[in-house]
Amino acid sequence: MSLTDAQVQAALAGVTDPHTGKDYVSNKAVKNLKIDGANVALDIELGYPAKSQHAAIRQTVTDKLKAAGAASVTVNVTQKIVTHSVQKGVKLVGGVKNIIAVASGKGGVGKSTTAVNLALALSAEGASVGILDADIYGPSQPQMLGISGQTPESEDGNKLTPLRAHGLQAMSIGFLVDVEQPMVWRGPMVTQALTQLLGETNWKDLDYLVIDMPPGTGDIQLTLAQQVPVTGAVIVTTPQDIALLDARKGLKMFEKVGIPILGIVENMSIHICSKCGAEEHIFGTGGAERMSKDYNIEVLGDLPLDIKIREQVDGGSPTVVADPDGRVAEIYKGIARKVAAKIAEQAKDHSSKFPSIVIQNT
Ligand SMILES: Nc1ncnc2c1ncn2[C@@H]1O[C@H](COP(=O)(O)OP(=O)(O)OP(=O)(O)O)[C@@H](O)[C@H]1O
Repeated sequence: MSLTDAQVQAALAGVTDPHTGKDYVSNKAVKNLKIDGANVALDIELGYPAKSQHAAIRQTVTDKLKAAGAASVTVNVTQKIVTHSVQKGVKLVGGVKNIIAVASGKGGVGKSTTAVNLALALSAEGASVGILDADIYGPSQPQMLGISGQTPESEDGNKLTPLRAHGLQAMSIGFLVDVEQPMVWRGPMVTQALTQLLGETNWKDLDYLVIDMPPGTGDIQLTLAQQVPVTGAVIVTTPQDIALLDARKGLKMFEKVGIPILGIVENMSIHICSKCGAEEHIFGTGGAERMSKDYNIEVLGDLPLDIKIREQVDGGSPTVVADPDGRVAEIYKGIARKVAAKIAEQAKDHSSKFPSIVIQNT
């Protein structure tokens, strides 16, 4: 039996992408389709990294086409990550396609831990990723990446070369200042130093740059949110934080400057007993869920309060690299795929394609 193009398209229109919720035909993910009698070959091109899911996607598409009558099916899963639009009037950063801001309403909720594991999870899923530690009050990325004490250098005498750690390009305000010295910086100095650090780092071909933002929702955070070209923001909360409404202030801040919120990560939501493995919701349940309903924002994932997360990240080897096949790494990778797929669904950036207008005096 031979298959027609219409039969193949109809079968593929019946396969829903688990991360975008759209089918592969309307998503324009089907590329290089070749039908030879009952033999079908095609590429599924994803707009986000999902290496861990490629085998499952190949299987689902193969099963669907075989059910439609294909004798043999060859599916190749590829990815194409492009630049998406940012707030109006803000210039993009060279070498960086998309910026993800990781923020929190207050300090100590696990924002930096989430930022570094999210960056590593995006990288594990096949993206080229960088991390910028903008947490001026407590730059913790050098320690979390196991590269504290190193100093970035400049190869071209102009821009700084980011340091490398676990496959990430990394830059931190902590590489440039003594973290032991208390920094009493005024707001404008902080934002100027950070925007400079962002623009004067030689980022190389990054699909995503994750920014670990300073905690809170004050003037510094607001100015940063206005000046940095952010594709989308992730808000980290704990169940107590939700009760204190700090996280809601974080949501409002990004809304105000027109940055899309990709979702909420609820950290330390369940306590897992290190002796017996029992799970307990010590701070209650459903807070993030309630907030997501009130604001129509997705809960991207819940991380347990787990001593291993703390030991691994504080020891310079965050969970996604220390225990890449474990349950917690799985949760971070799921969050990373959701974040990237949400970005892929946003409007693409066309600014570089606009012709420049030259006004000539005659
Ligand atoms: N899910 C978790 N389970 C156990 N410990 C955690 C978890 N998440 C973070 N921690 C630990 O909590 C401490 C604070 O985390 P982190 O530095 O990421 O928070 P933060 O919100 O970035 O804080 P700050 O605002 O001070 O920068 C760290 O020691 C970290 O290892």
